[in-house]
Formats: sequence, structure tokens, C-alpha cells
Amino acid sequence: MACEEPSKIVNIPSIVQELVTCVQEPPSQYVVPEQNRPDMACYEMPDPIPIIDLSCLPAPGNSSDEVDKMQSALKNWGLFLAVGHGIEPSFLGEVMKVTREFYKLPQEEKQKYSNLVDGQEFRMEGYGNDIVVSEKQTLDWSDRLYLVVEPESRRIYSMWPAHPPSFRDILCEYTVRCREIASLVLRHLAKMLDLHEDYFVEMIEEDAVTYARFNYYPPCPKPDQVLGLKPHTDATVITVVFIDDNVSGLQVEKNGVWYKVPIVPNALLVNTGDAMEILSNGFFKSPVHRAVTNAEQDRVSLVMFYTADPESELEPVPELVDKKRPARYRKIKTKDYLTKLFETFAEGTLVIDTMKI
Ligand SMILES: O=C(O)CCC(=O)C(=O)O
Ligand SMILES: [Fe+2]
Repeated sequence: MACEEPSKIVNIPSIVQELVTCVQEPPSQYVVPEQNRPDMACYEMPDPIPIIDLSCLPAPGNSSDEVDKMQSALKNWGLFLAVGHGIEPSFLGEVMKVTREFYKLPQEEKQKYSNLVDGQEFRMEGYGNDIVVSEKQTLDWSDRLYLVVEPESRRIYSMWPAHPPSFRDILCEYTVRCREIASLVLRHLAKMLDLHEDYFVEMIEEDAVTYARFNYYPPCPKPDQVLGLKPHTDATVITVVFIDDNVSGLQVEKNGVWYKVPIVPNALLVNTGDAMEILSNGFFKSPVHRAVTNAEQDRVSLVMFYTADPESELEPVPELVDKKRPARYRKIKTKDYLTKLFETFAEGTLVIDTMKI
């Protein structure tokens, strides 16, 4: 998620949106080994579906049913669907619209924001695919646009699409609105751990980096053979995802079983990430999730990744470590963690597993 320096690539992946117009079958590089293929008849999430009404939460630190529900949703799934989050459905509709409009632009227009430098070296920001580090890597059936949105000083506006014309303003506004949600949830999480209310909020402020990722999953003629996004955890303190409100595709793993994340109109998905798992010394887990495709419809999502200051050290919060519960994770610099995650994501392994003591 944070290869700041361009890096050499093994080969240049195709834009899947283009590929799909000229192939009947996914090329072999996209075909997932048999044992890892998505089971199309995936399980529905059992009741209670983790839906939390943020407008019902009391001031952080106070107990209430909704706070209990949030804690148990995070314990059970590592995520929940947030409603009552304060973003008007009409604005969410606009966000979805500009995302789709961007992907409808001619390829030459989208390529203006390519994540390839001189067509050869890969950088994290921009439009394209993941870095290809190995010939053996299975590629994801998706395209994406990755942008740094916070801190404002790190925005590279030349990488922000000029079309549709409202794209930039809408992304700026969405960034502000999403931060309110992330901060509210983080205040509650801190209090659940008996920490100062702003403990985690402060970690995503100032030099901390927020990335926005616009994912685009074209339909796939053989959806049972590919993955839109391979199983992974997010490196983040917290993630807020706007999932397509028409087409499902996101799945979460629990005890070795994959469950479909349901579509709840106007809900935003909130999940804890690896940094939160490490900081909380394992109290909150970073859920393994993936995206599947389908043969009929394309799908989009917009993910806001809240990461700590790249120079900060990531380790279990000292207050959460004692003789009874010693540190369960090794210490690492945030930026080194992000670089590791980027590499392991390409390989299809989980970096969080390498941090456990
Ligand atoms: O497309 C989705 O629903 C999820 C995307 C995701 O997990 C990610 O971009 O990290
Ligand atoms: Fe993710």
C-alpha cells in the first residue's frame, strides 16, 4: 500500500476492463489455483448481521446496547456495516456516480493517471493494477485508482482525475465526511480498551496518510476461476469502504469459511486493520477478506485506508501489555509494514502472520 518509490516490475499487467472485451476465458495468469477458487455458493452471513447505527451511539466511554453490538461485531467479524453515519444518501449516490463515470472514460483519458512511470516502473499512486513481482503471481480481476487524500500537503492533484469535472470536489468532501466516521468509531474503540478517547484518532492525524482506492471489477466470463481481489487484510488502523449498492462481491473469512457481506442500502462498511490488531495487542482482529466477480455485471467500491504516520513505530500499546498478556506482535515502522504488505499481497500471503510472536 505504500511503495513511495517507483519500483521495477516483472511485467505490465493488462487493464482488465480492456482485456474483458477481447477474451472468452480469463488468461492463465488470472486463473486461481483450484484449491483457492471462490465457492460461488458462498455462505450468507448468519443473523445477527453486524449492522451498527452510529447515530445511536452515546458519547464515547458510556455503555449502551449499540456499543456492545459494535464490540461484538468487531470481535466476531472484524467489521460492521455502519448506518446512521450522517452522510446523505444523495451524496453517496454522487460518489458512486463519479466513480462509475471515471471508469467509463476512454482508456486514453484514464491512462493520463497511470501508475506506471514511463510505462515501465510501478508507483503506488495512480490508475492501473497491482505491482507484478513474480511470474507466478495470480493477477486480480480488477483495475483500480489509488490516491493519497490526506494529509492535504501530500495530495498530488495532477493524479486526480479531471473528469468527470466534479470528481475532485466530491473526493475532497467525501474525505472530510469519512474522517468523521473513522474518528467516531476510533473513539469508541479506544474506550473499549480503557484508553484515552483520542488515542487512536491522534494516530491518524497530522502526518498520517489516508489512501483512497477506487476499485473496478469488470464482469468475468468465468467468475468461478478468478478473484476480483485476492484474500488479504488491510494494513490500516481502520478502513471505511463504500461497497457497490447494486452488486455484491465482498466476502469475509471466519474460521476457514467465506461469508458474503450483504448489501445494506446506504451503509458503509467499517473494518479494523493490521495496525489496529497490533496496537490493541490482538484484542481487535484484522479480518481476511476478498472480492469475487460475476459474469453479468461490473462492480465498484471506494475504500478509505487510514494508516498511521509512516515514520511512527507500530507496536502493542504499552497499557495493553502486561505479564498476563505479553506483547503478541513485534515492533515495526509503519512505512516498513506497508512496504511488506504490498509485497506479500502480490505473493498472496498475509504479512500480519509474520508479526506474531
Ligand atoms: O471491493 C470491495 O468490496 C473490497 C475492497 C478491498 O477490500 C480493498 O480494496 O482492500
Ligand atoms: Fe481490503
